[in-house]
Amino acid sequence: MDLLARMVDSVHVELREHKQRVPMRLLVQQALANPARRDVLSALRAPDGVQVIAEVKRASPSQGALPLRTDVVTLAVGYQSGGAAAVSVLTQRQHFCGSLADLDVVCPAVDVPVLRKDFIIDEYQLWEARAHGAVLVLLIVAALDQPTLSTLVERAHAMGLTALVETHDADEVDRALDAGAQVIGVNARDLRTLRVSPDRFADLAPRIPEGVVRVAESGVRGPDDVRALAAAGADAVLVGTHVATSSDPRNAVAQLVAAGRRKGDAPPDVQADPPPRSHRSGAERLSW
Ligand SMILES: O=C(O)c1ccccc1NCC(=O)[C@H](O)[C@H](O)COP(=O)(O)O
Repeated sequence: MDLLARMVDSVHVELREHKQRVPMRLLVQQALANPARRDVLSALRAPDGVQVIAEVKRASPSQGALPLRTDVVTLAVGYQSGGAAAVSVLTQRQHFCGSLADLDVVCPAVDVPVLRKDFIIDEYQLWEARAHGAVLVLLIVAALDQPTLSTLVERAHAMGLTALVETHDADEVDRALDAGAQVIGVNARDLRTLRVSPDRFADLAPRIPEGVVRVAESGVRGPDDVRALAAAGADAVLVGTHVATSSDPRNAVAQLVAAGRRKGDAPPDVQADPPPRSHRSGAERLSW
């Protein structure tokens, strides 16, 4: 069994536990109490340049436990202060040491949209994402057959979530488009071998039509990588290890944002970290 199949297997186990703990009916009630955010697309395709989706990542199959220098809320707030357009939170337990508890603390602390990054194989997990405050969800083409992929894209959009549909080759890009994806990620990392191919986005981007948001995922190690991906047509980049392990995550994000800025636009305004959103008054809260 390859790594991807093993990761999906462990998700089946977690899913069974979650379904036993919180029945679907209750979960849907919790999810509907959370307003869904609908204009995520414009946040990911802003005219000022390549947008940065910065990831809260505790561990990975390729690197084991990552040496984070701070707690996940401070990390996410730092990403936002550095100019991240969205925050990604890995919630898979066995291979990434993540959890829905991370979503629970990160979502109220930031104003930008939050992505639930997991191996989503069942509509239940979409409701979970919304119930725990995420507005974006990851759907990995390689982990889903075509009818399931199409159904999950349709269900995600119907419940007010935006699906980031992840691909790694030309066939998967075509499958993502057939399934109705509005946001397509090209992951430079092969989830079966863990090999990272830096040119993967440039190779596949021409296959993704103009109206679809193009996200380059994985392997970004600094501003030069963002400049190369900008030149290849990325609307956004998803960056984990580089920012999560930085001694100054806010500045690491700010440098990536600056590298992705279109010529003629002002440099990013890097501010001091605001208090987590849950600690701010109602009037100070924005409306994600
Ligand atoms: O990160 C891994 O080793 C990994 C292995 C197998 C499946 C998924 C994996 N990571 C999930 C991600 O998609 C990345 O966390 C994300 O794209 C950021 O990647 P990076 O900037 O290279 O940390």
